[in-house]
Amino acid sequence: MAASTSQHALVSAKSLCAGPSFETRTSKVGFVSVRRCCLGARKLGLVCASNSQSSVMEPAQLPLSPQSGSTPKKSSESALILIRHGESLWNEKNLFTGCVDVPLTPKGVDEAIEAGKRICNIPVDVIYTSSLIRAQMTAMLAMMQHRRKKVPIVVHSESEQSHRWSKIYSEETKKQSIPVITAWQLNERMYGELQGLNKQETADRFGKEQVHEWRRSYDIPPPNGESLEMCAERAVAYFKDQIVPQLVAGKHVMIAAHGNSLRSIIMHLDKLTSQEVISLELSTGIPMLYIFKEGKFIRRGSPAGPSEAGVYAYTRSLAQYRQKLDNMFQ
Ligand SMILES: O=C(O)[C@H](O)COP(=O)(O)O
Repeated sequence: MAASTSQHALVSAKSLCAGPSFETRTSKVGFVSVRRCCLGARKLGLVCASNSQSSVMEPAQLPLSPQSGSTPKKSSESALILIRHGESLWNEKNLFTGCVDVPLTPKGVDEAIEAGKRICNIPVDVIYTSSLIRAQMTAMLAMMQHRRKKVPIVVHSESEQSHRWSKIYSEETKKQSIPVITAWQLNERMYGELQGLNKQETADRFGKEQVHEWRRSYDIPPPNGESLEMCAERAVAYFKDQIVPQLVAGKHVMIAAHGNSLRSIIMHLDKLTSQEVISLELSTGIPMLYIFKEGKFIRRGSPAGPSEAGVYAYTRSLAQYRQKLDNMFQ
């Protein structure tokens, strides 16, 4: 089932994005998706809310937002990479995690490194992660693999002092940095009184159907927790207010987050219904690429590793970027 639905996703992507370098891949695709998984063309509101983080962005020289006076590159396209964090210590123990801040396992570390190899030829100008360490570890480990070798630097916004104390005084060093912005809005959905409970034991106690409803229904929250709908409200609002302006400005964005915060963003990008999102499952550590062009999101599938035969859904400008890296580093 995974292979066939994934194939569906990529075949759909092909019909939207056919180009000379597109090749469908049926393996290693982390998104076990739904019937209508590739309706990625959606016009987003391009009138962007004011960017409350503009001062926070300054130390690591964040890309300018449209509000700050930069001219959006109208004809350009931007890459948007989504990665669910690698396996965490509580994933391994089959515990409900939610907003509990648990680190990666060694396997999760490997998954993050593997994810990094898969995106090592795709440009990244700014990284967004949740405020949880498993997403941040994933983002950092993945970026260690990037061929451009820019340094990901966490932007600290806790206080005016942390902003001031993390200032970088070299323009050249700033150019070789990638700002990493952490946002609680991208956190995993809060699992309420299930956090820390074993998933299997909870199913044995409350019944499989009840637990499935808590885990996968759209609008039924677990006891004192967030439903997917509630999680989507804050994650998608953040995406529209803070991340879309970067894409509009021509910046390439990576988001490292969680199963449910990413499911809600994908629901928005692919225009999935609340019924369809129920069967959307994301694997840990598998990146998924979208292209943002002319106000639309186009799903391009999951990038292949550099040593794997064949090319994935490169667009012309991504192929040019890869060529530039080849020229720089060979
Ligand atoms: O929070 C958790 O336990 C997991 O990251 C996601 O769990 P789920 O697959 O039950 O939504």
